[in-house]
Amino acid sequence: MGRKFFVGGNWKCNGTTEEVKKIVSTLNEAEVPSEDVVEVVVSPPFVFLPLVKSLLRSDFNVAAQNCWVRKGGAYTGEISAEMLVNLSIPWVILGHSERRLILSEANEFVADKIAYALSQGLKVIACVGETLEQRESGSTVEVVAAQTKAIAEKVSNWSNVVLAYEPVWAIGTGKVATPAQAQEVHFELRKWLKENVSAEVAEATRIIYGGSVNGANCKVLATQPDVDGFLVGGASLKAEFVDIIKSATESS
Ligand SMILES: O=C(CO)COP(=O)(O)O
Repeated sequence: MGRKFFVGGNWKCNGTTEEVKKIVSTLNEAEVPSEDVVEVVVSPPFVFLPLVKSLLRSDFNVAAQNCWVRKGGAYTGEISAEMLVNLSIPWVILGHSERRLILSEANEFVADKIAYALSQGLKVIACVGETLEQRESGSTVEVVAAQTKAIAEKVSNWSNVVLAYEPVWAIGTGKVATPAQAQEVHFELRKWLKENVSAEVAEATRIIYGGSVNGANCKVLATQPDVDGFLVGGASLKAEFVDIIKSATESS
């Protein structure tokens, strides 16, 4: 069976209660391909998770944007994986570049978070991606391979992992990777998984693209053979997110 197309909406640190309700009602009214064709997961800030979960249509799911690296306890300001499980939040985004770069989350720390979240039964959207400087110096594949290797050293079961390739230079910049650029890195990531994890994991793991995806550029990106969906930032707060979900039907 092929890999089911996956569209995630990362709302980042945005929204008021009113705005959140409006986005959810737009999603609830949208006509999109069935959940056999596309898996849709939206990721509001922690404080809105219960509200979104209670209002959102049942064929879409929710994700947290982060969680603590170990069991909860005396970690002021953190949210544990156990709490997400307790609230029936099925997914969590880990290793987003905004956390790696602004909050200095290292490869190993991200990998520990991923392993712990999986051990608690959460599904993980694990993010990797290079900076502009790294791309320009020709080290893109080396950087994303090192980020993936750190994960593979701590994770043996990949069935609840979606890998998100998000080049930092494309995030929030309007500079989307070309379909060929995205395909090339996704191909390399899948090859890395095949050579270092297993052929089965490489074949089954969804590798999604993030970075300035919008209603206009999603269709051609979706046709790339190793692009299995998207992680969308800015456009996930707008009605065009529905068009991005619909691009699942372009997938080859
Ligand atoms: O970081 C992203 C999703 O996690 C991408 O953000 P933009 O779609 O706003 O570029």
